[in-house]
Amino acid sequence: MTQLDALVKTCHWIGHKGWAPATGGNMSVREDARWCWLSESGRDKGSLTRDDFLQVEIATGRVPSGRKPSAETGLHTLIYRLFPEAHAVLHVHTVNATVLSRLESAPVLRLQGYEMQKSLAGQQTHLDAVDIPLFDNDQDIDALAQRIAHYAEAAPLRYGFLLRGHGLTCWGRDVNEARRHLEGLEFLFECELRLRLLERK
Ligand SMILES: CSCCC(=O)C(=O)COP(=O)(O)O
Ligand SMILES: [Zn+2]
Repeated sequence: MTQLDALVKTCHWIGHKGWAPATGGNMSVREDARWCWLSESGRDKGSLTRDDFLQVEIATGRVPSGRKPSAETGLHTLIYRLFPEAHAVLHVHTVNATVLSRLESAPVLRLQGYEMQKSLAGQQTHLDAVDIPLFDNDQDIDALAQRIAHYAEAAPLRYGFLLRGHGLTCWGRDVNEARRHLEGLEFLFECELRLRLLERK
């Protein structure tokens, strides 16, 4: 199965989970150092086919087909530029990511004490802390991408980031790893959210 076929399957799975409601979310795979394939803007991401992915130049955002790729193209291409090892990017609008990102006012969401942290590449123990950066949402994607790039110059950016009141963007070395990171992070967000609600006085 090609990476694009694996991505299409993953999009259907995301749709089934209810993680891309009402055309929310966008997904991509890297083709090579120069190109990636990105979901077309405004589509129902749970029922995408191969034809709904547009070739986009990573350095420039140029789209040879002339069709309109995701409104968040600039975030996907930023990830491919920052991380040459990243080969798949998944952006979802889950309820847990949306609510938790509004509850947490700190610049990072710290995950610690969960066995499921080991779903994230390289994590060996629940004792370590995994920091997922949080960025304020912005309709200006170029400005948002600049803020994320600036953050990444000074602090580690691994697995993914949250956009406040918006959702999660995560990636991996291939579609399978990006999907595992998505499922793992989403599980961890739900645990964290439930814990915070239970601990509220
Ligand atoms: C109702 S979805 C709002 C836009 C968004 O955040 C998103 O993820 C989908 O945008 P796209 O252009 O990729 O369809
Ligand atoms: Zn979005």
